[in-house]
Amino acid sequence: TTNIPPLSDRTYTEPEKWMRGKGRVTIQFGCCYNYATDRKGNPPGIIRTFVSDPIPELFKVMIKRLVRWRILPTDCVPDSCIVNMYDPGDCIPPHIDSHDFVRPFCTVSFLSECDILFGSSLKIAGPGEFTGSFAIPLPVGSVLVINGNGADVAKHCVPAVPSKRISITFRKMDPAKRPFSFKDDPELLNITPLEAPAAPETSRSSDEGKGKQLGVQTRDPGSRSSRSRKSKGRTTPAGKVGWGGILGDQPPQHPQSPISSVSSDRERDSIGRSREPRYPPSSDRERDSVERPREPRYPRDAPSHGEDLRDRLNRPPHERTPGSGVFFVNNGADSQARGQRMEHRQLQMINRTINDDMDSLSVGSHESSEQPRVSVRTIHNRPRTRINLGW
Ligand SMILES: O=C(O)CCC(=O)C(=O)O
Ligand SMILES: [Fe+2]
Repeated sequence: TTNIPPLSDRTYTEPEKWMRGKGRVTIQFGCCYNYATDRKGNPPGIIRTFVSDPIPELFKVMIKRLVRWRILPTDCVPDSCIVNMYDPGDCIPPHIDSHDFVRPFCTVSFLSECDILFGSSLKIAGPGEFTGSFAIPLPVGSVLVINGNGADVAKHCVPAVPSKRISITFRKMDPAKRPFSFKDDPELLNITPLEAPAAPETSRSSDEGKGKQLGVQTRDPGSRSSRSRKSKGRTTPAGKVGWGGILGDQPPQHPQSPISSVSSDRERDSIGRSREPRYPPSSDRERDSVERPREPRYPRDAPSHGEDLRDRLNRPPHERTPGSGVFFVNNGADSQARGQRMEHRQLQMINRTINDDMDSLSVGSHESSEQPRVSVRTIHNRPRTRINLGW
């Protein structure tokens, strides 16, 4: 019924699933990547002799949005992507993304929420199960930006997922590693970031920007806090794709995904402590520490949640109440102006976050600890959570 052409042979891979925790279906656009030397003798990395299918139109829309909204910088415009399709029980084992791809890069999550683990010494604890220093929830529709230590020092993995999940990882190839026949897509050249309006008043704390950490941000570009909608207590059905976010054109037409970070005081307290991944007990735990986050910069945006975040996060993602910690979006499809205001508001936050993060890419500390840290934030700019990686 459609005119979708078949995918070329290497673009689509479906590993043999002989046991839980083995593999996931992947579709690669822009380039194909070898995790190990293949049968034809191609070394690990981008296969330079292979012409893969081009990035589909819809994904290009997402890429443009990632750059326009300053989620990715203009020198990291993705020219490749990998779609990971996880069936229940599928996982991605601990890895550091290849340096054939430049940093930062990002992953957008769909269908169901799961956790991603970050740590310098993630260990295999069983089929599809890993222990790690820190788990970061990936709500549906969220964007996880990986950079700095989060990209190069910490490994990451997605333990066996409880329910079907799809992620799209957008990455720019190192120009020296691109396939020989690769040609830039003119549509992805010269994407102009939206101009950021002046930042609102902020309770920026004194240590802001001094700490040298970073690497990971989760954002939910589809979420807008809307008091009226929130107060109606509507919920987002679990598993609903957040089309309104990075995919949406204007304010999304339906409730959006949960935010992965903190908002209320109570929640701030709760995330200010190390959260043990729900996956098997971590031997790294004792060595981990998480700083108490700063005051939120945008207290007026702080939404209220009906559920303690600690409670929420202590449950496996599939058991988390979908209606808790959910932000609702403007439903007014009629209101173009409102849409623009929202985009501007979003942009203020994104821009702020990006700028801060650009200041703090390298290993270091602002306390006695010498451990590199990963930082986590959401679009709502609630406090960055700093996580010592624990080694
Ligand atoms: O599925 C995810 O969220 C992570 C994917 C990932 O790590 C990768 O594609 O390198
Ligand atoms: Fe990865």
